[in-house]
Amino acid sequence: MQQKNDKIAALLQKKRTEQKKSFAVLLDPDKIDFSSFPDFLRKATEHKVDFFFVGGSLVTHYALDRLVAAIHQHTTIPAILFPGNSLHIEPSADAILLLSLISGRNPELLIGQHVIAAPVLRQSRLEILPTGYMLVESGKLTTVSYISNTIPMPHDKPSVAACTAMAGEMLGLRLMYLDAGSGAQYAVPDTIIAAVRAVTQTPLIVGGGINTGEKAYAALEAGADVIVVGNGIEHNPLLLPEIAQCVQSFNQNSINTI
Ligand SMILES: CC(C)=CCC/C(C)=C/CC/C(C)=C/CC/C(C)=C/COP(=O)(O)OP(=O)(O)O
Ligand SMILES: O=P(O)(O)OC[C@@H](O)CO
Ligand SMILES: [Mg+2]
Repeated sequence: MQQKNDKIAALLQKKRTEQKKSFAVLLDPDKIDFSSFPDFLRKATEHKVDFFFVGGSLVTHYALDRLVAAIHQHTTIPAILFPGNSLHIEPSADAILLLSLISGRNPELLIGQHVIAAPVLRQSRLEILPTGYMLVESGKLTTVSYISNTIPMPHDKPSVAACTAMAGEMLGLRLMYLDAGSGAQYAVPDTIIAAVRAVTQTPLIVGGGINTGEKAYAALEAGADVIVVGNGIEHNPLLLPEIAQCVQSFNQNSINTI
C-alpha cells in the first residue's frame, strides 16, 4: 500500500475556516488541444486557478496520462480526477474526487464502482477525497444525468438537497459537490446552495452552467467554497480571467470585512 497524504483535503478545510474561496477549472479530456494547452496552462497559473478537475461522464479519448503530465510539466496546480467510472482512474494525478452519487438511487454509482476501484486506489498514491455528489435539475437533460441513469434533485426543493447533504456528511463524506451538470441551462440555484451550506460543515463545491462572473459571485455568496467552470471557458477563454477576478475580489472583500 502506498503512503497517502491529505494535502488537498487539509487545504480545502483550512480555506473554509479562513473563508477563502477557490476556483477550479474542469478539463474535459476529449476537448484538449495539446498544441495550445501549454499556453492555456500558463494563463491558468497567471490567473491563480486553484485546481484542475479532470474528467467527464463519457471519455472517448483515453489521454488522461498525457493530460496530467502536461499539467505537472507546466504548472504546480493540483490535477484532481473527476471520474465518471472506474476506467477514469489515472494514478499520476494528485487526487481523486471519490464521488458517491447521493442524489441518485443507482447502486452502481453509490458503491458499485467504488468496490471495483478500491484495490487500484489502494495501490496508488492518489489522495482520496470522499465526495457526496448531488445533481440538481437544470432545465435540460445533461450528459451526467443520462449516463448515470439518475434523476437530479428538484431545483426548487432546498430541503431535499439539505437532507441529502446532511445524510452524506453523517455517512462520513468529506466534501459535498452540487452540480447542475456540465453545460447546464441554469446553474444551481442560490437557495439550494444556501440550504446545503446551512446544514453541513464540509467544504462545498458548486458547478454546472456557471458562465458569467455574476453567476460565480452569486454561488460564492450563497456559500460555495469552490466553484467549477468547464464549458463556459471552452466557449469563451476570456471567462477564465473574469471568474478568477471574481473569486479574488470575493476573497479580498472578505478580508476587509473581518
Ligand atoms: C468510484 C469511481 C472511480 C467512479 C464512480 C464515480 C461516480 C459515482 C460518478 C457519478 C456519475 C458521473 C457519470 C460523473 C461524471 C461527472 C463529470 C466528470 C462531469 C463532467 O461533465 P460531462 O458530464 O462530461 O459533460 P459534457 O457532456 O459537457 O462533456
Ligand atoms: O462545464 P460546466 O457547465 O462549467 O460544469 C462544470 C462541472 O460542474 C460539471 O460537472
Ligand atoms: Mg465531458
